[in-house]
Amino acid sequence: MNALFPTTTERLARARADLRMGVAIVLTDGDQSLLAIGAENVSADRLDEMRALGDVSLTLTARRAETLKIRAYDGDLARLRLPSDAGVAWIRATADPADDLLHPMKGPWSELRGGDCQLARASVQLAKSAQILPAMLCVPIEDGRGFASAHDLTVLDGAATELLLKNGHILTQVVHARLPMTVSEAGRLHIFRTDDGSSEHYAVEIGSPDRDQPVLTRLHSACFTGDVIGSLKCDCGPQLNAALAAMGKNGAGILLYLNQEGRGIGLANKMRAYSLQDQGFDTVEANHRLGFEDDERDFRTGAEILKKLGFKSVQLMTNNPNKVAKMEDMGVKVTERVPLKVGETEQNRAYLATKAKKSGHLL
Ligand SMILES: Nc1nc2c(ncn2[C@@H]2O[C@H](COP(=O)(O)OP(=O)(O)OP(=O)(O)O)[C@@H](O)[C@H]2O)c(=O)[nH]1
Ligand SMILES: [Zn+2]
Repeated sequence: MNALFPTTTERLARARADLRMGVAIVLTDGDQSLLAIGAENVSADRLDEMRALGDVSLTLTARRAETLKIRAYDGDLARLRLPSDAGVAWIRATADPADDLLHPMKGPWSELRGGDCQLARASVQLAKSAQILPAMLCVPIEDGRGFASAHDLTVLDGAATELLLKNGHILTQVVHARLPMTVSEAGRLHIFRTDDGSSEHYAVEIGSPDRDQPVLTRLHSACFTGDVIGSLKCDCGPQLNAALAAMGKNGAGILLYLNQEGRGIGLANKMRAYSLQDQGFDTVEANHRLGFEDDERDFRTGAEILKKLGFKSVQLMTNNPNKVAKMEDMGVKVTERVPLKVGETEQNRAYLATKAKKSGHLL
């Protein structure tokens, strides 16, 4: 009967959904356990219940801590004691930089240091994977598994969760079907699903590329604003269309549409970043102020899909040397980098210049 119990990987999917809804989860390593909930969506009632359980702390990334001048004693993390009068508005303002300039948060901060912070770290990694702000309210609890079962909460082993998030997911091809397209009537769409309930990814195959030859390839990260509604803030839409057109003209190619919106932070956080950009921060600074790294994407997914489709080498359409390096690391040979420079506008010139200056994009 044990086979019916969900695995840690499967429970990861539940934990993600819980966190997105503002439901707490339990992380445990056997000896210690933590009840954790997202700072951006904790309700006043749930905050009160957490306070009744013990000393509540707020875990932030070192990136967010830097903006707030909070000392990050745990390397990539900072942990704050929650002041006794702090309510949900204070917690949100600490996690979310939206009003940093309007109402600067100055402390005084009471940083936690020492002790084991592995479970707090796993909670923040889960927040990132749920695409909520990477800021988690945590309170230590006794007997995590018993507590989770009594309160009908999702429980995860801390170390196993970290390992799963680090190793990435396993992809399975679900289906593929013929799809005549404007650029080529010989189109085919392949759908890939992950074992941990994270986003599905797509591969658009044009023609019948020879699996033994380098294939014209584009690794495209989802950009709802640029790909679908014609945003002028980035070059994604024109890049998508130009890549497909080139493949149509060439008679063969593969476009991987990876659902890693906003360089992996999700559309809601990308819009938070856009608000910060309107306050004068560039695309990299905005990510940092939100608590994220510049680029939270996992390019292993792209290489895995190419291998599953039988490709060993690619002519990669990109201006991002990091994508080339990641393909090579994953054993997909890049025989040529094909520049993809289209769609520069008045509104995205500064964005493209920042990517060149800070993220190593080739002009
Ligand atoms: N966080 C964040 N993401 C952004 C911003 N502007 C665009 N994006 C996202 O950036 C990603 C761009 O993807 P790509 O065009 O595949 O990647 P790239 O690194 O620019 O590399 P190439 O286009 O291949 O040269 C998409 O996921 C967009 O949603 C921004 O200001 N902030
Ligand atoms: Zn875009």
